[in-house]
Amino acid sequence: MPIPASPAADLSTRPIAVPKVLIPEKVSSDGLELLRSSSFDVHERKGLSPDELRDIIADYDAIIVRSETQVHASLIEAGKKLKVIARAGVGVDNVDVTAATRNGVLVVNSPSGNINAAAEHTIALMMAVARNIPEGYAGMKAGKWERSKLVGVEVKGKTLAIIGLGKVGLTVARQASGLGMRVIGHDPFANLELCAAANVAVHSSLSSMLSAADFLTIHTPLIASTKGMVGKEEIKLMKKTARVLNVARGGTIDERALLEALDEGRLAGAGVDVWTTEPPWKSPEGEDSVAVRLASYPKVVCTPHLGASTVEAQESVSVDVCEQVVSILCGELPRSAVNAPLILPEEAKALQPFVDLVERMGSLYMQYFSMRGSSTSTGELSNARTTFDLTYGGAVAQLKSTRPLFAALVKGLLSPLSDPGAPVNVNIVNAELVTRERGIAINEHRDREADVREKGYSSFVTLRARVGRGASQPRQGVDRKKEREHFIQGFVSGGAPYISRMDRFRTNFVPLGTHLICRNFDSCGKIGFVGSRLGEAGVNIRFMSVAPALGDDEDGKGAMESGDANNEALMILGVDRPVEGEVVRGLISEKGVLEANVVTL
Ligand SMILES: NC(=O)C1=CN([C@@H]2O[C@H](COP(=O)(O)OP(=O)(O)OC[C@H]3O[C@@H](n4cnc5c(N)ncnc54)[C@H](O)[C@@H]3O)[C@@H](O)[C@H]2O)C=CC1
Ligand SMILES: O=C(O)C(=O)COP(=O)(O)O
Repeated sequence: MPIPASPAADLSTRPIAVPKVLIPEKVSSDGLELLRSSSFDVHERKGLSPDELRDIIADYDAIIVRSETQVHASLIEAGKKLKVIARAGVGVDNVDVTAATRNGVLVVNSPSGNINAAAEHTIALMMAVARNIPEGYAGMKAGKWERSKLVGVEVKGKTLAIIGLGKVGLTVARQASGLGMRVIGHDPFANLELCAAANVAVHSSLSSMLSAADFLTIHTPLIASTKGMVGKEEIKLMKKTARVLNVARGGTIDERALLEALDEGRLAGAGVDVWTTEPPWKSPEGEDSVAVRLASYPKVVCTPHLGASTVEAQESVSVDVCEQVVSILCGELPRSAVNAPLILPEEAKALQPFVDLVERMGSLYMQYFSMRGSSTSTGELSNARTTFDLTYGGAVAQLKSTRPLFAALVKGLLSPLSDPGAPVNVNIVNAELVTRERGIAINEHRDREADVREKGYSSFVTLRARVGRGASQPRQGVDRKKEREHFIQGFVSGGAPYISRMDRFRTNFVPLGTHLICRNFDSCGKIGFVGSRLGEAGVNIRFMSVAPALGDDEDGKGAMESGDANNEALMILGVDRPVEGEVVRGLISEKGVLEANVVTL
């Protein structure tokens, strides 16, 4: 989920840009209407070359593709504004999902919109292969009446072997059962209950199944483990009378092995919808390619990737992905993300105010505790010596997924950084990867039993940072006093985030906008002193919160790094503009404050 803009950004006067969506392929208008009725700028640009696409992608917030557009890493990297890549269909093998994840771009698809179309096309190819329909058709068009040459076989009573018992595979199984076929299948991850309900006898090994097949059909995605999974050796195990179907992806069946087997009479026929290169003559070998020879081979019934090409399927996938594009560009969560966890809409709604809170807590930590006094623009994070413990207390601890809160912390920690390597777009898609790459250790904890009755709010979040050598795993003999700990605690009330504690100081302020945070002796005259200095500098105070130190009996033990005197307080002032360094330095004096810092949240 792209973490929505912070309230600070919402308050800005910048005009809100209309999201732009690029559609470089034919996508049904039913979904596109949804984009237009959401006032998005929809550009249908068919026939662009890869270079042309790369040249214009920087303007777009979303791209919707089918199987023809190759969404490579270079295209994703050029898409600086890209938030979502939507695949109007199932297979995402034409999308570099790893590159999308690295860049924080969501990939969504339509997992079931074209399942029936693909299954029916498989059955159609099976029937066409079994009954020689294309040859009969071509002969008659050419004025021939060939009957004895085109005697076919029936499918009733025959065995259909299915590799890949997922959505398409099981739909084919049910349809084939209706034709009176015996169905067997292989899938290491099969749901055995669903298979039993579809009358599929599941084989634990592929080879044990192949010898029994009269028809073999593949319905797996194209991934490393399925590439070439039916090759020379597998075909050797099959009957000479068997026929093979591929409506999944070119390359799952080795095209050369298939062509040779047909040519040598080791298989009786094939129905092929999908090709290693589409169209086959676009491969580097052109007209001489194996795929072209396979497509033109007489015993092969071929179609140009038509599995999903029905009016119904195209309407369904288009609406499915366009609805998700609308949600994502409006800051909500998708329902079929390929590279992000699924979060129920009601959970997402409950989490949203805490996402905002945690992001601000992370940014406050970096600006106030980590970067102040640090010589680097990355604060102490660059030393990879900080371990963060994020504890959810009360109702928020009951929510199933806290991934958006984890992502919000990473975003908050990194957003104040100015190092060139800082990721531009941190969100639920890439937060974990970013922490791994930058060596940031974050542990999440749930305090379901937390007693919040007294507090006046139902949930709270605590961020504890341990800084210093051995912070993540204190080593024996390491002087723990050399480690520092910092605490920030916050809660949500009326949908707004509040900070309730900073180290040993109990406070209560909304972390929004520019703040001047002063640490001073808790004695008379300090407020007046700071107020008058800011007034002289023309800085208006929006609010002020004076935070006394917690007593040792008030959970304040060990929480304080900034001096151990109980007679200190934090003064947090919300100001209407940045405070000049000279003014800040002028506040620090014997009768004034001990320390003053400006943070922008
Ligand atoms: N020709 C066309 O127009 C269409 C083609 N497709 C293709 O069909 C594929 C399957 O689609 P769905 O059934 O919706 O996907 P799915 O994810 O529901 O099912 C795929 C199944 O393959 C299984 N599988 C993965 N690796 C395997 C292996 N090594 N051996 C055996 N089984 C394995 C998985 O466990 C899963 O059950 C898609 O990935 C897509 O490439 C889908 C729709 C239309
Ligand atoms: O959904 C799929 O996986 C398909 O292969 C359909 O491809 P298409 O959208 O028709 O180019």
